[in-house]
Amino acid sequence: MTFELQAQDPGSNARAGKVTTAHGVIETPIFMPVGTAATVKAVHQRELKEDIQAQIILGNTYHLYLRPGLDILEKAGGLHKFNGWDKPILTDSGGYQVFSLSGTRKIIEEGVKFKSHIDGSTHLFTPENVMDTQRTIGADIIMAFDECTPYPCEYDYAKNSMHRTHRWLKRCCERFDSTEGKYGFDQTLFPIVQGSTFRDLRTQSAEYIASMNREGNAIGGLSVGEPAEMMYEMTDLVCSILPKDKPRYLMGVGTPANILENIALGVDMFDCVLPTRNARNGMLFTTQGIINIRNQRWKDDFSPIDAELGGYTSTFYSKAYLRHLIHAQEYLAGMIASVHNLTFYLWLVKQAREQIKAGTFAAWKNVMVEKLMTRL
Ligand SMILES: CNc1nc2cc(C(N)=O)ccc2[nH]1
Repeated sequence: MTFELQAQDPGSNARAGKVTTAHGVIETPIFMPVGTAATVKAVHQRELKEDIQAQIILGNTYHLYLRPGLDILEKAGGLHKFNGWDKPILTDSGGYQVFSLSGTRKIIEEGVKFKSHIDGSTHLFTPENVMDTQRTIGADIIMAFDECTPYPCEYDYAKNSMHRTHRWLKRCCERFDSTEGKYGFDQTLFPIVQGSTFRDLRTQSAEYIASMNREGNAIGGLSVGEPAEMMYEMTDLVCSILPKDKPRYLMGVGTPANILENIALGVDMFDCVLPTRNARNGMLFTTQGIINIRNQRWKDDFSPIDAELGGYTSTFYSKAYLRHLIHAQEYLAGMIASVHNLTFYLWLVKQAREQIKAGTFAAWKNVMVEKLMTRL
């Protein structure tokens, strides 16, 4: 995997770049739709590629390991073959899901013991076996095994957890660097900066992660309930330490405003379930602001969902029709709203990239953030 820095905004730390992987090129800043269990929920691969113009999607190691399981994924020739997505894929390591999904879990030096949220069976994730698992899934970019500390978090817990995450990272690198991809293409491992909301720990973690000299770096432990200002302060600090010539991935972020603010701080890659999860309950992000389509006011508004955004789904269907589908709990509701929201997210980061290349991002961002927060 390579990263080419293509432009830097004169009025901020925003940059435009190009990540090249075995399954194709990613133009940054980029938003990565979350494809949890081998699918971006309710969205066809064709829609992802042609309508949404997604360039890379996520898979979750925790979910894929439990279902369909590694034997099926290996027999299929990896996740790309299994779900038919032939562009880049990034998988997280499962650490976050174990903490957020599994009822019971126990952290030990070896790794994390947990019970499946599906059938209650007991499992142990270790740095070594999640590397092997991600080798089998076959994602182009795989994430180190880490602990995403909760918010708020005691200083001593955050410190001890960070040091354990650093020890786990060393084990991930040793395992990853001594194994090969299973399907004939290269994969790359990103380490993850932790340290919760403590400046000294974040500095220590960013310096350690940078010293590993991997092909890209991730910022974890944020978007876990901390105030946005705290997220921005930690991201700003970490981006000032991580090398400029490597892509920076801020995990689990975020709202459109969060994304633009973090692009200004120097982040290149984002993922979040917000566009698809909120779509299913009728919250639409549009070029004019935020719409809760369930609201009475859209009952007889036959204008397109978002005429400015373009694309089949956002212009062919009306607000009134989508409101009806949502209230009727029709499958098509989630499908239309998900494609629309993802089209908006990819449109937004593409606009940001163009503004950065034109050198006008900083001023544009401030206007856009205001507009995006408007509730219609
Ligand atoms: C939705 N927020 C979020 N924060 C995250 C942090 C991590 C992490 N590994 O620290 C992973 C996924 C995350 N998702």
